[in-house]
Amino acid sequence: MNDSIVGFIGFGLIGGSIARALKEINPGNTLIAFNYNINKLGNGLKEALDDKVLDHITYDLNDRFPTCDIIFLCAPVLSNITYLTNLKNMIKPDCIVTDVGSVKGNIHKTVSELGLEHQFIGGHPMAGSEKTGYQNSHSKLLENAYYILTPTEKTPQDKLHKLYEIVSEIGAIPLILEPKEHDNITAAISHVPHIIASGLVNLVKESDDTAEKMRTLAAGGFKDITRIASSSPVMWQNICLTNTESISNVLNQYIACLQDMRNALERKDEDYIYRFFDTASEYRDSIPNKSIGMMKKVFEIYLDIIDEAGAIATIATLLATNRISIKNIGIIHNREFEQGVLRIEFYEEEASVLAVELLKKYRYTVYER
Ligand SMILES: NC(=O)c1ccc[n+]([C@@H]2O[C@H](COP(=O)([O-])OP(=O)(O)OC[C@H]3O[C@@H](n4cnc5c(N)ncnc54)[C@H](O)[C@@H]3O)[C@@H](O)[C@H]2O)c1
Ligand SMILES: O=C(O)C(=O)C[C@]1(C(=O)O)C=C[C@@H](O)C=C1
Repeated sequence: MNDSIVGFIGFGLIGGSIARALKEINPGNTLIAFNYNINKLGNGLKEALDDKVLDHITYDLNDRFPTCDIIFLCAPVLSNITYLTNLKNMIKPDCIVTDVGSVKGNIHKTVSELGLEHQFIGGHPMAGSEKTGYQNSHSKLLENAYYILTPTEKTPQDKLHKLYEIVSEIGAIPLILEPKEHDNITAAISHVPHIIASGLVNLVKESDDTAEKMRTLAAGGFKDITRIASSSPVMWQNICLTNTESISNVLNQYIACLQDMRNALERKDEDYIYRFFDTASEYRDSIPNKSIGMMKKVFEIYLDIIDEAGAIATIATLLATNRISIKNIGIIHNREFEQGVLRIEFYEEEASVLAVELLKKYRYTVYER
C-alpha cells in the first residue's frame, strides 16, 4: 500500500484493529479518526494518538476528510449511513469510501440513492469479538479471516483492486459477494445466532430463582453458546433493524426446527432425536477450526491456577508487563479439565510461545494442545 491518507468514522474494536494493521504495514500512512461526541468515545482516540496508531483526531468532518484517499465507516450500521450525505459533498473524486458494517443491503440502498456507486465499496470483516472499543482492538484481529467486499455495478476496477489489496495486506482474505446474498448468509451464521444466544441468557435470567442457582451452576455448555450475548447492544440493535427480512426468514426456520424437536420429544421419537444431534455433530466437526486452510488460527494455552481472588489478575499483569497481548482469558470447566483451568488465547503463535516460557519460569503448570 502506497503512503495514503486514511480516515475512520467511528473508532472502536474494528476501526481500531484496521488502523493498527494499516499503520503496521506502512507507517507512512496518515491515519485520521472522527468521532461525533468526545464523551461517548471514552479515551480511545486519545489513546490511539498516544500509541501513534492515529496521526490526527477530529470532531469536525470538514477537517482533513476532504484529503482522504480512503475512508472506513466503522460505527454501528445505522450511523454509518448517516455520514454518506456529508461525505458525498466533500470527498475527492478518487477517494474510496468503504464500511465494515455487518449488513450490506441498507447501506447500498442509500449509496445508490445518493449516486455514490462509483466511490463506495461495501466491506465486512468476518471476525470480531464480544468486546468493544479501541482498547480491545488488535492489529491481528482480522488476520486469516474472510473479509467480504460488495462492490456496486459501477465500481471502477482500479478502486476494487486497491481495496482488495489493502484487505489482503492486513492479513484478511477478500471475498466478493452481492449485498443480498451477504445479508442472507450473515443472517444464518451470525445474526440469528446472536439472537439465540441473548434469548437463551434472558430465558435463564427470567427462570432463575432468588438464590440464583442457575447462574451459579452455568457451566461450559451454557458459556460456550452464550459468549456472544455479551456483545454491544447498540451494534446488534442496529443489525436487527436493518437486516430484518433475512433475519426474520431464518428465525422462522429456526422456530420450526425447535417445534419439530419439541414434537419429537413428546413422541419420544428415538430416531429423530438421535439424528438431530448426530447430523449437527457431523456438520459442526466439518467446520475448520484450528490452523486449517485459511480459517483463523487459535493460539491457546491452559494452566492450573490457585483458586483465590486475584489469581487471574496476577497472570494478566505478568503477561502485560512482558508486552504479551491476550485475546481472551477465563476459567473453563470440561471433561478434560474437571477441576477447571485457566484458558488464555493469544493473537499470535509467538505470543503463546513467549507466554508458555514465562509462565513456566514462574512455576505455573502449563498445558499446550
Ligand atoms: N464487533 C464485531 O465482532 C464486528 C465484526 C465485524 C463487523 N462489525 C461492524 O463494525 C462496526 C463497528 O463495530 P465495533 O465492534 O468496532 O463496535 P465498537 O462499539 O467497538 O465501536 C464503534 C465505534 O463507533 C462510534 N460511534 C457510535 N455511533 C457513532 C456515530 N453516530 N458517529 C461516529 N461514531 C460513532 C463509537 O463511539 C465507537 O467508537 C459495526 O457496524 C459492526 O456491525 C463488528
Ligand atoms: O466472535 C464474535 O464475537 C463475533 O460475534 C464476530 C461476528 C460473528 O461471527 O457473528 C460478529 C459480527 C460480525 O459482523 C462478524 C463477526
